[in-house]
Amino acid sequence: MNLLPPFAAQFDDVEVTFPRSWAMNAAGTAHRVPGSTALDGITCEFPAGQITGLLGRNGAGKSTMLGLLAAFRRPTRGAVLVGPDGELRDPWEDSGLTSAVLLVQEGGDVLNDEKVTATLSYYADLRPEWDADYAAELLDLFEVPLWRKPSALSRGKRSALAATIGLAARAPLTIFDEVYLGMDAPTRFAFYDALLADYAEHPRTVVLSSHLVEETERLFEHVVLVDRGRVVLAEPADEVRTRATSLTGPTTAVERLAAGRDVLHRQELGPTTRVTVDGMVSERDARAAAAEGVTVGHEGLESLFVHLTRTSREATGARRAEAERAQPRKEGSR
Ligand SMILES: Nc1ncnc2c1ncn2[C@@H]1O[C@H](COP(=O)(O)OP(=O)(O)OP(=O)(O)O)[C@@H](O)[C@H]1O
Repeated sequence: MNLLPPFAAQFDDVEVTFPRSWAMNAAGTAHRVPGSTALDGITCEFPAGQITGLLGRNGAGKSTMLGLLAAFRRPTRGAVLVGPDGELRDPWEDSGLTSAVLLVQEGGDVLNDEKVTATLSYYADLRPEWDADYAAELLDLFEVPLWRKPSALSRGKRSALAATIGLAARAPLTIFDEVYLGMDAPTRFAFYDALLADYAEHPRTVVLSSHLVEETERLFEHVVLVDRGRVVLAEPADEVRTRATSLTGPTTAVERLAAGRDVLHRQELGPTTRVTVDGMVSERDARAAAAEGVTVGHEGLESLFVHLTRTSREATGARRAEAERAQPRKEGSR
């Protein structure tokens, strides 16, 4: 039984800029580091009692957003609000709120030079909803030796320890910032399964940042996609999942159906073509497609993620490749 209800969180036109600063290069000479804008007017919500996937490419602004949720930093402009539904407030220097928020990063916040058991005791004292038996069960599952110091664990085992802390603390707002880094595939999937099972038993709000979209998408009920400091998409996951549609079948029929739509991806296998388009296909079009031997399906989040976050240079490259693919067909059809 959780002591506090799941928290919600909200960003309202949030900007985070980093001022110009000085840094030393390898030769020991000071040089000026230009300022940058990490978040450029972010407005979105993290619904209470749901698992939200915070997706974005490297440098998109995910960690900066998560640092704001945990009150590790303040926005340069705008408002960040956290708390139970209907009672959202600024978490900055509000220990009543921040003690109910847990941000877990790769490697975790651990006592590096004492045995793992010391870190477990630390969290047992700090976190009112800590489940010691569950923590022990998870560490056994992930084969993390309790008598080792975290500093002597492999990268993947350190991540497994961090994931264990995040799960066993059962914080009303639990944030995983790419905590799976370094874990091998079986450990990552064991973590995802444990997260889903424990979340079902102990409802809370979870935000999980990731760029491993394909393998994490099944976890999400809500998705926030950020790109270069801006929100590209913030929607219930079910709606996002049905946005990218695949059309597979005879090339001419597929091309006719895809005409005028935003094509995310194209693959040709002899006389058969498969294209992925952004958007749904109406029932009427799907029936017409079926009559021409075209199968209509839904793509996962990954296609949408790749398409919506592609840089203009990458998009130009993709268009050029597509044009080159189309060229021999045109010549051959003359
Ligand atoms: N302390 C800082 N000083 C200056 N710029 C920073 C600082 N922290 C982050 N940034 C910049 O802010 C932007 C967003 O960084 P952030 O770490 O939030 O991205 P991210 O989406 O978490 O990336 P990744 O997936 O690579 O971890 C990047 O351009 C980064 O260089």
